[in-house]
Amino acid sequence: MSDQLPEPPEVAREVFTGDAWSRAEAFAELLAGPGVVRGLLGPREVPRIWDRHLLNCAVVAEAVPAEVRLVDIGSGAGLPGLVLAIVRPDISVTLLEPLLRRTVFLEEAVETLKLGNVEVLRGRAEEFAGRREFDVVSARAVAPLDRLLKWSLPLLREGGELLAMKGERAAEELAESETQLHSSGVRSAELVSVGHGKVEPPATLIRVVAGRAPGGERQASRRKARASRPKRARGE
Ligand SMILES: C[S@@+](CC[C@H](N)C(=O)[O-])C[C@H]1O[C@@H](n2cnc3c(N)ncnc32)[C@H](O)[C@@H]1O
Repeated sequence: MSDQLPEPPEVAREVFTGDAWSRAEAFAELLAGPGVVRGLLGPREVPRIWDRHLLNCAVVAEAVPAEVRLVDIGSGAGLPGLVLAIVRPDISVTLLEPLLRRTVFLEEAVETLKLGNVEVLRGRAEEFAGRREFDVVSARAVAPLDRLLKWSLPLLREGGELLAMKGERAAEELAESETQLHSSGVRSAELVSVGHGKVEPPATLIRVVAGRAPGGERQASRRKARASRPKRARGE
């Protein structure tokens, strides 16, 4: 165990309850140990693992509806997706990450923490457009909102939600993407603040609710994905 890993703050006991507590402790140790050795987390982050990483990600659960299929785009070391799977056993979580060394770490973490509600998927978000469908997309520190929208909307069912963890520039990013939001036919886009009394400052999310894709783009990309599969796989 890393000697730099601090004791969890009191509030962590309120956030990680029941089975989630031992899993959160085990994940903190994985991040501070193999996570740092394998370059998934900078060594200077170790003293901040509880507040900046585990707690900040766990409070996103406040905005996640019950029993959804969630995909965490660019999960890296499992942030926020793996933490959400720990605090919300009712949801099914897909950790989507293109880099092999990161997916290997994620698979090992899922096994060590005995998480039955997590799938690790290797690839880039844009590769799964029209091939997989989810209720919620989460993302932290992956891309600006305009790119996240391009990647997320084709993965979401109509009425599904993108929850993008953003910092101080959240309001500006939202304003800058106004035209794109309008043209992609989303139902709504707003700032949501979560974690009051648990993290300081509270975490800011941009929540975008997907509408029907204009011109049936989502259905078209599904047709394209189907057409590109070999005939035998399509049962023809
Ligand atoms: C800065 S890291 C953030 C990791 C993690 N979300 C966090 O907050 O610690 C960005 C991650 O996005 C992944 N990524 C980059 N482009 C991507 C894409 N097109 N689709 C999915 N993931 C991508 C990278 O491999 C990397 O793991």
